[in-house]
Amino acid sequence: MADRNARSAPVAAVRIRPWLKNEQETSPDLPERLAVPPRNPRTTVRGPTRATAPRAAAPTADARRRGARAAQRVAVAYGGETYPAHYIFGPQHSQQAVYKELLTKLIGEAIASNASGTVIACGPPMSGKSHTLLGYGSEFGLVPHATLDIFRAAEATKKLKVWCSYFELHHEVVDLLAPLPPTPSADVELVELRGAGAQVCGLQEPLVQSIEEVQALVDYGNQRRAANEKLLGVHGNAHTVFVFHLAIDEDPHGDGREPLSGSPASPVERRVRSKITFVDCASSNGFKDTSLQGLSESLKDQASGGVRAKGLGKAFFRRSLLTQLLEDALCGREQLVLLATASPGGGEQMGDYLEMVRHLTQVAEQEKRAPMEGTPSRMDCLGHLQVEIEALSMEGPPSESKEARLAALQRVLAERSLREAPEAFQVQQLVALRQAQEASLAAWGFACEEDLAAAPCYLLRLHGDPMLTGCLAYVITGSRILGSSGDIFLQGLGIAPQHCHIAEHSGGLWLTNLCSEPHRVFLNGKSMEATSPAEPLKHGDRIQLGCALEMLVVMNENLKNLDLEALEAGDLWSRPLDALVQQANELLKELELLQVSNQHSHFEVPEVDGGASPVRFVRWEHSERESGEVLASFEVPLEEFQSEVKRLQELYRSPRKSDAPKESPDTASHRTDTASHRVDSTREGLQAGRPELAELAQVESALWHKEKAVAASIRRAHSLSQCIGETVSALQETVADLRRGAAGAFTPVEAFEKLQDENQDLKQRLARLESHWAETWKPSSQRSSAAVPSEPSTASALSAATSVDRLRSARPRAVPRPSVVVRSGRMSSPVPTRAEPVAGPYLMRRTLPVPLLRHATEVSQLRVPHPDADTMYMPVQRVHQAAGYLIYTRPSK
Ligand SMILES: Nc1ncnc2c1ncn2[C@@H]1O[C@H](COP(=O)(O)OP(=O)(O)OP(=O)(O)O)[C@@H](O)[C@H]1O
Repeated sequence: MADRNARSAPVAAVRIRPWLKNEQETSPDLPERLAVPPRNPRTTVRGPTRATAPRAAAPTADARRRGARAAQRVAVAYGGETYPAHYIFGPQHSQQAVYKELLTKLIGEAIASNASGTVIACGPPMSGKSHTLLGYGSEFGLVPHATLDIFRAAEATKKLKVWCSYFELHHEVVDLLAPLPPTPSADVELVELRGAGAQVCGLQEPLVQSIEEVQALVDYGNQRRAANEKLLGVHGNAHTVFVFHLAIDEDPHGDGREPLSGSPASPVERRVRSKITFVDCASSNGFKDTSLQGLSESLKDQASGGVRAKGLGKAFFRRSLLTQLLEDALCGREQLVLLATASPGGGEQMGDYLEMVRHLTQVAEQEKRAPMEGTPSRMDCLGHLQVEIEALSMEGPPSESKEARLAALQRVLAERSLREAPEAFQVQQLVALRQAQEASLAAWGFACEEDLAAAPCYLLRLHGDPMLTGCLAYVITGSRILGSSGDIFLQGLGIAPQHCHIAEHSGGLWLTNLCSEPHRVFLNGKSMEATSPAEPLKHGDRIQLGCALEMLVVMNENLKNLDLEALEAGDLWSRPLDALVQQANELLKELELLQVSNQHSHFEVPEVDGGASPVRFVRWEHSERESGEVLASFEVPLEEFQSEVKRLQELYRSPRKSDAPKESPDTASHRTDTASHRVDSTREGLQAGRPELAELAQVESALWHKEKAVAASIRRAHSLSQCIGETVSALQETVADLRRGAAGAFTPVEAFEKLQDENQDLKQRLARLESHWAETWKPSSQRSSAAVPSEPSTASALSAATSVDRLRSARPRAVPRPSVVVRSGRMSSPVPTRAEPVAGPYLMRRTLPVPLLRHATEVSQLRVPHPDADTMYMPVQRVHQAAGYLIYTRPSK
């Protein structure tokens, strides 16, 4: 058996994917920004960059002992910098090659000993994280390869037991294996453990006995992700985590008897020994997200000796759920494999991801020089938990916090003990879970595999994320109403209670629009009016509903012609420009509602030469909501506007626990029979001007707005709690600094002065948060009309906000409210609508996401109005973004 304390050095890798077909088609001459520099004395090209040569240089004896890989490095060049890594995989490297190099050892150790491991895939959007971890089609990723190896070992030993869990993590944990709401599921919470990383309690964590069972669970998890497509909040913000727990059954009597269910004396001793965690990091918010920031800072800290982590202990990891969960890996108690994925063109914040890789190579380097004794996590020792529970219950008088901690620990103990239950009992539990999952999918109107095989035609849901596209389908038989209160339950921005009607007759399917608002139903990119006659549907037709739901019509006999990959580009852009602009404005409005801002952005189609020449850009205006004063105006080229709409769509998709169809499947099937009758009667009712229908619509719309307001409050509460958490961490850091001061790192006088400074700063931050809090929770009627400052959500944003505040207060009061038209410099003709000269630095609230600001950050292209002449423009001196603000400094005259 392998050494109990065996732990390999961390591994940092970069994977550069090939150009995608649509990238090559739309811009054939995109520059390759990531390059592997030629060999130089400092870097050794090894691993898959020389796939045919398994080892570039013989590893040292020490390196061999410690896992060999840390000793050798390659480097990737990006943006004028060189970043070291242990492996660089290029477009030519298969999934298998990546698995073989990165994970065979980690998986082998997890099976054979108590060495746990964590694999983190991070990188900009569309860089290949999900492709690498899960894989698409026959391109199996790291998780399927690991599953294969684990079950091979289980087959060979007959003693290895495997449990798995699959969940999403952001401000909260969403169990992807739990049945869809409204089926009640256990409360999920993160419990901190002494000597180990936090454990997620309340998750479904079934015992799995075959690869097919794992596959079915992952498929269900992905369906669940695709189903929660409410257009409120932020999609793509959550990290997806898949975990294997491994245990070995040891039979002290050697007779292999299974214990009876509930029998206290188990002849088989089951030891849960290791876990393998795969994390697909969210990329949509990049390093604006505290969890990625926390990850990066933890790696940086480890690279400089782990001073902060040691000084602050658990508090250091409390900045996000992700860092709490990954504490073991970040502290070196588990092997960590970090894989930064990239497109050949790099992508947003690629340098920051490569920086994390660099830090991890430094950690590995340190371990090579001074090998640490393995300190395996205590995650799996029930004994430790029992000891802690006993000690705690005897300690001091009862208190609320003590009771809460005891309850949490007992919950962990109970969940872990469940894994020791007899196998037959656990198998039954998995069967029950699968049944509940399927029932919940059916309640939402989704079809299962057997339904699809038998159905003559169905609708396949398409999704912006290739991992989720096509994993949900609706079978169409008879007559169906689609909508938020239809026979087929749909949710999302712009979806009406009864949105459209699909009926099967004369051997085909027919689509009728029931929604009275324009541009809500599109068939193959063509808008259908409420008065349009029913349209016949054929195989491969695409239906777009509301703002972001898209479906594909599939006739089963043509199934073999279905190529989802080819469909991915979508024909959303074949919509008329004004429909797309309307959709973008609706999405922006929703975003602003969530931000509770008194500023307003919208797009409009400019009039160019009275319509003689084609429109090549869309105008984006940012204005004060009440006065209508224009604060900024950008000209956005059409292609960028289209990708912005797509991005906005994705930004707004988010799971909400309460979303669920309001009716049981039984009621729904009754309703199906009367569906066409209801469509007719609804129409008739409206035509006859029946007041109760109008009233119902009003109530529904009021409810919808209430729901949005509640969602807005929840999101604000989240961001506030994050800020408060960060302020507390800052305080803890100060205390740790003081402790270090006491230990001689700096003199007590220096420490005292430092504390005073920090204290001042913290007091100001807390005062700001308190007033913000008070303002937020005032009833809206009492809220002042002034802009509610949107609190930045990260520590660095907090300090940036302080500088913004300083700038704000430095602005002379007499200066009129700034108003400026910023031009990208790309367009030549249109003249800005309004420009007022202002002096000094001024601020502009940023409500649009980063891509649109790309023009503005190219300082050389920026022009602001000349102070003396409206028609003249001059370059700005300096522009930077901080805490959600764009800050310009104007040149002196
Ligand atoms: N190594 C690769 N070889 C071929 N195709 C790849 C590779 N990596 C990624 N792709 C393709 O790139 C696209 C984006 O990949 P993927 O969905 O994995 O990105 P992602 O980083 O997970 O995106 P997001 O952050 O938006 O979830 C997919 O179509 C995928 O098939």
